[in-house]
Amino acid sequence: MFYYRETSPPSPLGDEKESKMSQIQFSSPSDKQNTLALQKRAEAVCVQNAYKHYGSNKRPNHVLSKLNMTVKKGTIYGLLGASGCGKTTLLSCIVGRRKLNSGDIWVLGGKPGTKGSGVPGKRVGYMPQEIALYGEFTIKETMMYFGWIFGMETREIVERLRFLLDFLDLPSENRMVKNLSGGQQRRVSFAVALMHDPELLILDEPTVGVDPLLRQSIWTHLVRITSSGDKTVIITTHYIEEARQAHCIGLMRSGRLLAEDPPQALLRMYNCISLEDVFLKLSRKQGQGNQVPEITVSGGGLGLNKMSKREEAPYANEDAQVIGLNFHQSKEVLIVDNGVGSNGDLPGKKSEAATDCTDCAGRFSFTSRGKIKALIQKNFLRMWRNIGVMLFIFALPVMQVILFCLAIGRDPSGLKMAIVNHDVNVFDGYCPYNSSCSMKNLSCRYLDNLKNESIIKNYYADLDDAKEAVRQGEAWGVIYFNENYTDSLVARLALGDTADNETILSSEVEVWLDMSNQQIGLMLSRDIQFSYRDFAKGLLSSCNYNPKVGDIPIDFKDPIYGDTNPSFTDFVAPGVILTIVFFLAVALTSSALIVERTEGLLDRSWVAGVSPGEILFSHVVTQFVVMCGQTALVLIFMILVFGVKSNGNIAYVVMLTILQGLCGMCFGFVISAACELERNAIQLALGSFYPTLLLSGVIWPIEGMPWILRYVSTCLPLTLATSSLRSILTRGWPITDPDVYMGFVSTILWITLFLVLTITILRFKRG
Ligand SMILES: Nc1ncnc2c1ncn2[C@@H]1O[C@H](COP(=O)(O)OP(=O)(O)OP(=O)(O)O)[C@@H](O)[C@H]1O
Repeated sequence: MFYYRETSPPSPLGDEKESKMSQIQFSSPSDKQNTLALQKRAEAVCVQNAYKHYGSNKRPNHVLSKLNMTVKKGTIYGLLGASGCGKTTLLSCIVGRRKLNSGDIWVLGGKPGTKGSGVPGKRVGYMPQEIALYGEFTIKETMMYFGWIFGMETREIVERLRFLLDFLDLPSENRMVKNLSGGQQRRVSFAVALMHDPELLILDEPTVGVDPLLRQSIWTHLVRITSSGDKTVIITTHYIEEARQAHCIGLMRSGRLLAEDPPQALLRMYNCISLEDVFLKLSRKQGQGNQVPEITVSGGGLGLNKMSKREEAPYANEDAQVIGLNFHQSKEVLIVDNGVGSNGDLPGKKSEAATDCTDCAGRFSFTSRGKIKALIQKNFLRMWRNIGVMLFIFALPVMQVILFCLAIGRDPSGLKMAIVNHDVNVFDGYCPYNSSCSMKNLSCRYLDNLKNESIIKNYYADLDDAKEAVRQGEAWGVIYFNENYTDSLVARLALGDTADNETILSSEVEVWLDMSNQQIGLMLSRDIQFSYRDFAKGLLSSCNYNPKVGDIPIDFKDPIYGDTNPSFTDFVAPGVILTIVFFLAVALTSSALIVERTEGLLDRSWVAGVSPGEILFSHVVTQFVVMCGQTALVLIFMILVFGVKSNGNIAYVVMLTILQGLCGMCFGFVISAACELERNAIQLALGSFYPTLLLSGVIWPIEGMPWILRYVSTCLPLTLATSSLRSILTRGWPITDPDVYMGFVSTILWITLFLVLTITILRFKRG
């Protein structure tokens, strides 16, 4: 059993001696423990035995070490310390942005990050060190964005905005944040933290770059809002002396609190005239080997062991009763013993968690309309206000399609061939022949069949000169007719299988090609052979023979799918459509999130209560709209303007393209979650582009790869989708065909995998 006796009203000034909890008398040690647990929950913030390090467990960079801190409700707590001592880290743990490696934090009676605690969320107002504002927003839009996230009504936001504009001497609400001065931007940032009149205001260096008059008015405001006793402020500042106006000061060094007391008490205790001197004195003592008094947690509250207790008190040795106190356990004990509420509150007092849980709706619903509205509007507004992004989103895909269709897949033209015709002795290009059944100048008749639009015939008198021209890169090949060509060919046709070898050899057209360029080499070789076939057929039919006799005895009928003369463009186009949409989405998403993070915007939204899931959801919605626009443009240009084959159901083409865009967006999420810097994200996005392009069967069939690589290729997000789209477009296959639906299935699986990965990485990073 325990009982308490309230002998004096609680002091907002945080003086332990005046605290009502210090008046509690205990009948047993376990009662004392339970009461201390309640006491911690009653504070605005209570940090116990906190450890935090960055980096891996093997090579940790310890930032917080055995840190204890208590912030009483209704007070201003000034957290002071040298740069890099861990203030921001501590604050980010308090607001639930990061997790401790060990130790406990209670904020407004709950543990940050737990459901229903309201932290992160609207119970806290957080002003980070960075400006953390959207530069392309006006002041009013900034306030609307955060107001909606905090669940405020538009009318409320407008009213509050008027007050804040006036109070913080801000310029017109329609001014763009990026056009404000540094000091004005800081004030807008401060206004955002004050926007929803939170119970706990956490300000990380709010007075940097603010003129002395405004600085004083900020402090006056902080004193005023805390005077009612229900608002608490934690503030860090490098202007140590301004912290005299705080009710309690925590002096921090190397991840520990050296002292935690009201400013006057510190000055008195250390016999100093300025807080700076106190800090220096304490720092010196710490440097001399742990001779600084420890901040202890005891039944009477948290405080500095007075110097009179000998200054050699070792570092933070917590009261044994408090270390390792298990809140859940104490809760159960209280229920049994005292009929105290299951939340651990004292009898007769309404449950703090119940009364203060202003964010309770969040326990049951995934999100709120206000948050989603704010996030989606923010995404669109940022895109709309940024001309470069707009061009990137809509002009780039169109440009890529146009360039692809113009530059890829067409037959090369204007290819120079060196012709040496000793059969007719042509030097100036004039090569006469008779198109009737004439057996004269057959070399000229053949040459006339060579495609004039793709091949330019340059005549040479000497074979060696012609070959030298190829060696010099002046021609792609040599076509040579010997002096007996026509006669030999006629003899060969007449003699049939009795023709001698010499006749057969001299009836051949001799060709030397530059095969260094496979596409050109293959095309020339194809054209040279096809034109011979046409020449032979023409000659035979003019002499009333069956032209089929001149063809090879294989008859290629109309293809089942595709054209007799297939276009490379039709083969590559499906992969190109998907690659364009996929990688544009990667680029757009990965950089968008990283920019928000490096500018502190993501942190601010998280602390305001936006979850990673909500951020992802808002981006999915925004990207979906963008993707629909991009898909429409890409398909219109590919199919309608450039006539890429589309034999299947266009609805499936659209669906698959949009899904691939979403897949690219999710890959972008993974990159942005994994990379700290935009530079790394760009490297990763670019680095993944070529392997994906090369291995996905976009430009070359995967059947041409070694076996192992084929398996790797099949596992990539673009491979099965490309094959599926190709089957829809060129073969017109339906969704029921395995080759088609596997493209959809693999894309959906990849989207799921990327989303899970992103959320896992974000959660891990928050820790
Ligand atoms: N994300 C991070 N990853 C690794 N180390 C970090 C990270 N954030 C901070 N640190 C390191 O942790 C230490 C404490 O940083 P923190 O920002 O908390 O200090 P601070 O007291 O707020 O400094 P300042 O007053 O200059 O803002 C520094 O050494 C810093 O380099």
